[in-house]
Amino acid sequence: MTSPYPRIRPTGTTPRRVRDLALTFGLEQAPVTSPDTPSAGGRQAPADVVVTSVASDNRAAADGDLFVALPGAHAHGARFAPDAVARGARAVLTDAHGAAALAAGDLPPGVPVLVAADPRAVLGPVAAWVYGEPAEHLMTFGVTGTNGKTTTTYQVDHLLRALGWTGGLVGTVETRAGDQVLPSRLTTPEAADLQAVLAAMCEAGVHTLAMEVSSHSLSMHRVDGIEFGVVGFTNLSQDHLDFHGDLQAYFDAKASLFTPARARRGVVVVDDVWGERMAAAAEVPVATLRTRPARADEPAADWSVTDVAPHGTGSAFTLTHRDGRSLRTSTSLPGGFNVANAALAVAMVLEGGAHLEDVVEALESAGGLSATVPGRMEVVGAGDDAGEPGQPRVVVDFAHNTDALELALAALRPTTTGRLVVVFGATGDRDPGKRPAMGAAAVAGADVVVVTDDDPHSEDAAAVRAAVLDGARAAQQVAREAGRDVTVLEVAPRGEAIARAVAGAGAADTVLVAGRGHETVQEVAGVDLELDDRVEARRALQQRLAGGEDQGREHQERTTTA
Ligand SMILES: CC(=O)N[C@H]1[C@@H](OP(=O)(O)OP(=O)(O)OC[C@H]2O[C@@H](n3ccc(=O)[nH]c3=O)[C@H](O)[C@@H]2O)O[C@H](CO)[C@@H](O)[C@@H]1O[C@H](C)C(=O)N[C@@H](C)C(=O)N[C@H](CCC(=O)O)C(=O)O
Ligand SMILES: Nc1ncnc2c1ncn2[C@@H]1O[C@H](COP(=O)(O)OP(=O)(O)OP(=O)(O)O)[C@@H](O)[C@H]1O
Repeated sequence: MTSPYPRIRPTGTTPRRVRDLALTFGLEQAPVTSPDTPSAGGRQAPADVVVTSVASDNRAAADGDLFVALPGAHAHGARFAPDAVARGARAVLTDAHGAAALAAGDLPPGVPVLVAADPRAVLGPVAAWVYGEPAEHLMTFGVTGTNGKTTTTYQVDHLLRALGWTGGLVGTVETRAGDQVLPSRLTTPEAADLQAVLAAMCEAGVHTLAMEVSSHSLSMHRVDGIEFGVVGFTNLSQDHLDFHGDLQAYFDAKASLFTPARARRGVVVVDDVWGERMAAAAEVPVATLRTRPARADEPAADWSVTDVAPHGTGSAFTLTHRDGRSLRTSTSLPGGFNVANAALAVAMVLEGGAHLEDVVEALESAGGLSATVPGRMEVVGAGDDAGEPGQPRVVVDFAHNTDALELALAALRPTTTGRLVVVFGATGDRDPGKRPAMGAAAVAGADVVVVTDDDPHSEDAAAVRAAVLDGARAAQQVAREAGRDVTVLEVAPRGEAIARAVAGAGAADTVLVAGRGHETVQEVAGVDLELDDRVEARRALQQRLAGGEDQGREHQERTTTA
């Protein structure tokens, strides 16, 4: 990867006339008011200009682009238009402010500037048009919800591949388009990048798309221009309120995925009240899915999960439709929530039109839903194999909100014969309300709580830890009164916290390193530091092995009584 702003793009595209673009989307051409070119005649008529691709960030601009200059919270993209043009952009689309800024003659006269009232709102459809509506050539599956998007998306992709399709994937961890694989910057890319990825998928012979759709992306029009074949909703809990304001607005953003402009049909997990509301609010046909026993006052769901039983590292379960279709399969990932993710994935593929017999056969040959999801309940070993004798089980998970932390701990408790240790922190510059709640959740679910740093971003890391510790210490007191002794430690930096927790754990213990999952960069005071929890955990396990098996337990006992 050489570019600082790498993108997946198609290699061959059809030139589109800017004039046709303007006509199709009803866009005006900005008058030219540069002192050197006082009349519109100074700028080339759009009829002569063609574009083959779209960019909304100058750092990603390339020859033949339409550069879409968006107003943002930090800058107006118009500021970067001259650089985008220097990199090969042939035309600019922006709003009236952007056009006014560019009227000063910053662009060569041959570059047409088109104006839209809200360029973000047209970017998706415009990019889809330029790239030849690639989503229409793919079977598209979109997953939204607070937790479980990445995991469910991987399971959908896994099942589609087991069915013989060539799968493409877009999400928090990575983007996969044929042989091209790129780590992700955003969960759901900006529309210009997304449409380019879809076009590259079509070019690479990809048949299916499994994709995460974040609430930010829905509010910011990133998936406009895509009508998903099937969309899925996992769950909703407090998160991202710094962006959405309140839970209702957060819910409304997610609900907009279940409308005819964005999807043809959906599957909604109705385990919680938000799922029921989503099913009621949906403006497209949805099938409901319940993954826990129904209460007496609840109507039967379309799809139900029953007979959940331990199976290897995960669970086996039966998925049944009210019409009688039924299958039994398994997920290798631990925890009840992973049964929900797996069942949602299977139901989405079935609602997409796959035949039950084919799905049963595919799941049997694939050994169930056994996709490994990077940094999601990922068991890390000192070597290639996880779970060496004499070593604690170390699990790296992306749980970074209260609900996810509670569930991750609950998922690991039944298979932990010793103590459950958790290492985690809260993110700086994000929803401060969840910090004490996460501290309390950790104490409620674990025996040893090691509070450390997540991504402090621009905040004082010690102050973020202090807010988490407030919640943890209050809960510790409550636990003590109830006769449960929980150890609470503060250890920073994060690498040291992981090392201490692993060194201090006994062979029967589980150490959950929560919050950062697959991430490899930690932002501290505006500086990006390399940090991969899986690498730190592996190193700590190797050090334990080198230092002898009993060293950990002794160390933990010393720490615990300190
Ligand atoms: C709130 C939010 O999502 N903001 C995104 C938005 O920022 P913005 O509108 O304020 O844009 P800006 O930074 O002012 O820049 C304005 C325009 O100038 C362009 N620009 C800017 C700088 C430059 O050097 N060159 C350039 O061309 C930008 O690409 C943009 O088009 O557009 C930017 C350009 O794409 C994004 O980087 C930025 O993501 C921010 C940094 C971000 O972190 N977003 C997160 C919260 C997000 O979207 N997360 C969700 C997942 C959440 C979850 O479920 O966990 C996601 O889908 O990733
Ligand atoms: N269905 C679920 N319900 C609750 N928690 C879940 C569920 N699935 C996963 N989790 C927990 O949430 C964490 C994040 O999971 P995952 O990455 O699949 O979700 P996500 O929605 O993609 O998250 P994000 O939007 O933050 O990237 C996991 O590490 C796990 O602890």
